[in-house]
Amino acid sequence: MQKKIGLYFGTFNPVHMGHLAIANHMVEFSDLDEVWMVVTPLNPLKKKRTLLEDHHRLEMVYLATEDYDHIQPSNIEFGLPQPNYTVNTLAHLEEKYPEYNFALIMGEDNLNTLHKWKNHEVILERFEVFVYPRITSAVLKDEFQNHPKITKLDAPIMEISSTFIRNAVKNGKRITPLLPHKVWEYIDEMNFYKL
Ligand SMILES: Nc1ncnc2c1ncn2[C@@H]1O[C@H](COP(=O)(O)OP(=O)(O)OP(=O)(O)O)[C@@H](O)[C@H]1O
Ligand SMILES: O=C(O)c1ccc[n+]([C@@H]2O[C@H](COP(=O)([O-])O)[C@@H](O)[C@H]2O)c1
Repeated sequence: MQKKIGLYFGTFNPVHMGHLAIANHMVEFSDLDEVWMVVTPLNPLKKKRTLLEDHHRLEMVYLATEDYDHIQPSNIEFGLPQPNYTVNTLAHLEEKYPEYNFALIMGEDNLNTLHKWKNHEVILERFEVFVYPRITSAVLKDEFQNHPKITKLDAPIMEISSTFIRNAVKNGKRITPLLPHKVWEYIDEMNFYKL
């Protein structure tokens, strides 16, 4: 049987316990064999402001996942044109790994903006999408309600965000439980997000 890989795309600026809990939940409670956390250099809908360099964000994902055999960091988008359109990355991955079957993982906030993604209809035609619950006030577009390719997970909600972490670090707060320990140490040693 083909190995099934869950692609968890993100800016991960920085990766936090919410991300790790989601990746782990997917490995433990779905039919995915592995989760790849794909570090995106530039989300087409986000500004580059406050963005740490790609290799630092990748290093933090590496530090966060090194004790988890079925969760891998991926830098596949580093060599692709920016901004990073997911549909292009998926085509590249399918060509590079014809032996794997890919699915997508995203938080509910991203599902609410999926209609703005390049060729999102093509993505939904070809790939299963697992959506992790998140508190959001947005109303889901009709086209995504009860969509056969979208599975909403019944999983614990964790309202941690990278934005909250960056602001907390800037304000001198010790928020160690919100980050994998080695990620906290890396941020602290490198003086990230302090200015
Ligand atoms: N606490 C969370 N619960 C559910 N999904 C989440 C959570 N945090 C992030 N995600 C999802 O993880 C993916 C990567 O998220 P991202 O790197 O943008 O993190 P973030 O914490 O939302 O960052 P930022 O605050 O900088 O926007 C997205 O699909 C996002 O929806
Ligand atoms: O392909 C698109 O048009 C598109 C539009 C918005 C976001 N994405 C991708 O969604 C992923 C999650 O982004 P983020 O910044 O919320 O972590 C990231 O890989 C982005 O490149 C992709």
